[in-house]
Amino acid sequence: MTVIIISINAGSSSLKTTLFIEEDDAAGNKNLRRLGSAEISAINQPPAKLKYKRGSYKDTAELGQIHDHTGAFEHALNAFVTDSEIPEVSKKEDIQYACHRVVQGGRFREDQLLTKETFDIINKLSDLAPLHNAAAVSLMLACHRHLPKVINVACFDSGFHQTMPDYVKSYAIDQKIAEQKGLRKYGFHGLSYKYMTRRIARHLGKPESELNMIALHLGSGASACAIKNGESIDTTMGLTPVSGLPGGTRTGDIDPSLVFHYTSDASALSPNSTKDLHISTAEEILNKQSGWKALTGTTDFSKIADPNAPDTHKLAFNIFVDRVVGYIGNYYVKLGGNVDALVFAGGIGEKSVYLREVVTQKVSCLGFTLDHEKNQNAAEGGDVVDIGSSDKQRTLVCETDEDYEMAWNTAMHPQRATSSTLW
Ligand SMILES: Nc1ncnc2c1ncn2[C@@H]1O[C@H](COP(=O)(O)OP(=O)(O)O)[C@@H](O)[C@H]1O
Ligand SMILES: CC(=O)OP(=O)(O)O
Ligand SMILES: [Mg+2]
Repeated sequence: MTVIIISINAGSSSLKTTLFIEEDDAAGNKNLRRLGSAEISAINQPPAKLKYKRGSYKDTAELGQIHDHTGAFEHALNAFVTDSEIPEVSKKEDIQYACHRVVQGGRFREDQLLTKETFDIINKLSDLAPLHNAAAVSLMLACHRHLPKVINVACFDSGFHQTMPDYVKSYAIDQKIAEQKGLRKYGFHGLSYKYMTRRIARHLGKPESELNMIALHLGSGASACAIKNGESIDTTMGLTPVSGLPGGTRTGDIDPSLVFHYTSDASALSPNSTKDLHISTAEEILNKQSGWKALTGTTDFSKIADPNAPDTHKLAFNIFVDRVVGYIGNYYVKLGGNVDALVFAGGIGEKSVYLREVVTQKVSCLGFTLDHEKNQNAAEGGDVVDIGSSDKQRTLVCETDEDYEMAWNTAMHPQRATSSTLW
């Protein structure tokens, strides 16, 4: 039987969806082949923009009529179903599984088949992550409406970090209140780190359980992770994705008191709140009105990572490099200096030759190396590329893939044959 999986990856202002088909290779091993993908960005700042890909075919369009994640999902689904070059999916009923990226998964470690009970738990977690989980919840409801027979799987970005020790997960606050309200470090980008761990272990010819690395997922949301024996022992994001490294519109680490000096309305509801989604003015400032956008006026890091950029952009670049190398040093110590690889991933990590050059130069005192030609040509190299000149402590670029990770976990899910509709 043909198995079709759709990966649904809701960002705070974008939606990425990818269709995969499960196949067996010549040796009888399970394989996933990408049939097509649709990425809709700027959902909250119309007109939304579509990038559609199928094999070597690419299309872009402006979608003036789309204002929310549900509308974006309906558009993507319709594009796949009506694309005659994807004959495997000619009607919605051809899709058997939908996997959803859920940023804040609370106590969940492993991916879950979605039932009414798990849906309610994820919905409640929206209080802790209003900017991320609410979109995922709306897309689960959209799947329930448009693909009622599909088996839904929730894939948690926080799950990979459950292995962090208690003293890393805990903040120095009253532990009774912390326990009551779930106030601790969760960490995110876990789907990406899980994917990288598997891919890098294979690349280095090591079992995952022996792999030690410092991984950098540098996208419009950016984080770093210390991975020891294949497991997360620390990461830079915390209770929410705002802490750690700065991002396109996020502050990253700041003195927590700063926001009360920045505005006298910190706890007032932001005008962007809705009946179901409550965002404070403080959350709005820290998550949406800061980062590269506040410093430079653009969230396009290719304009910032440029040696000839204006001074405002240089300040943003230097802030980013400073925080990134600070965490590399921190994690090098936490790994006891036993590091197989420093790995660059995410839109910035994979594409910015200049950022990799400056960061690697600054951490060369820890033994990391860079071959300038390999760094320059990394984009042509495939999904994991060596850009260093040392065999002992490698410098790598990894093309990470959260959508594949979700579909792979769904393909391998032990209970996925169980019939499970939402309700
Ligand atoms: N050539 C480039 N140089 C530097 N940054 C880039 C380049 N191309 C894309 N980026 C940046 O990558 C980021 C998006 O990364 P990505 O991982 O795709 O994002 P998201 O967090 O939305 O999943 C944006 O900040 C974008 O400006
Ligand atoms: C967790 C997170 O910050 O995700 P993204 O980088 O997709 O915004
Ligand atoms: Mg991302």
